Amino acid sequence: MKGLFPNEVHLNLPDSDIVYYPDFLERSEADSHFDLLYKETPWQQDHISLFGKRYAQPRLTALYGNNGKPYSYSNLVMLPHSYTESLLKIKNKVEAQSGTSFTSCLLNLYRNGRDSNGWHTDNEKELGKHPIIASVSLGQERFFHLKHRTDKSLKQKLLLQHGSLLLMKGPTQEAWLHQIPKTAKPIGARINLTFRIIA
Ligand SMILES: O=C(O)CCC(=O)C(=O)O
Ligand SMILES: [Fe+2]
Repeated sequence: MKGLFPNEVHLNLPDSDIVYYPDFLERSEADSHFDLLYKETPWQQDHISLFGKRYAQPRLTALYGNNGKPYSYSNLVMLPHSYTESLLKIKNKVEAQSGTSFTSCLLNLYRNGRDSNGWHTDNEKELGKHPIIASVSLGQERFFHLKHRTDKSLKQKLLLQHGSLLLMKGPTQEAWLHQIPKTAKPIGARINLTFRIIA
């Protein structure tokens, strides 16, 4: 299907289906969503356990959903809040663009360059095989890194801009890892929303 938005970039990496829409949201719309979500979201600090040690996650999170289903990853179980007006507006737009209905949305707040999201893949059981993940970025632009799991020569860097949408589907989560690396630069806050189908 041809997108509704003229500017769409197909990454064309092997074993993946990744499309980037740099100007998915208008500037003013993206600005107001950022301000509202920053203020109204009940941001939580979670901890993950690695080899028996407890670490604060290097970012704040919140889960929203329309089916009450929890989301579990890294020994952590998140329970969903009910969608707010502003999240539903974004959700409707993402669904129109992707032709997909999502149940859940995981929000990440990267407060500054020390906040990050380490190498991982979104392959949790409750997402099913070949999950579609729609990722909206607001605020400070940050680099998104991709690396192939088996062919070490395959990597990609992408700057995720304010108001952009990144769609990952097909075998992407099976074959690729992704991360948001830390940066030493003094930078502002970024909010990321990943819409998912949690069965
Ligand atoms: O912040 C991002 O762009 C990526 C977030 C992510 O990979 C995740 O929450 O699984
Ligand atoms: Fe992810």
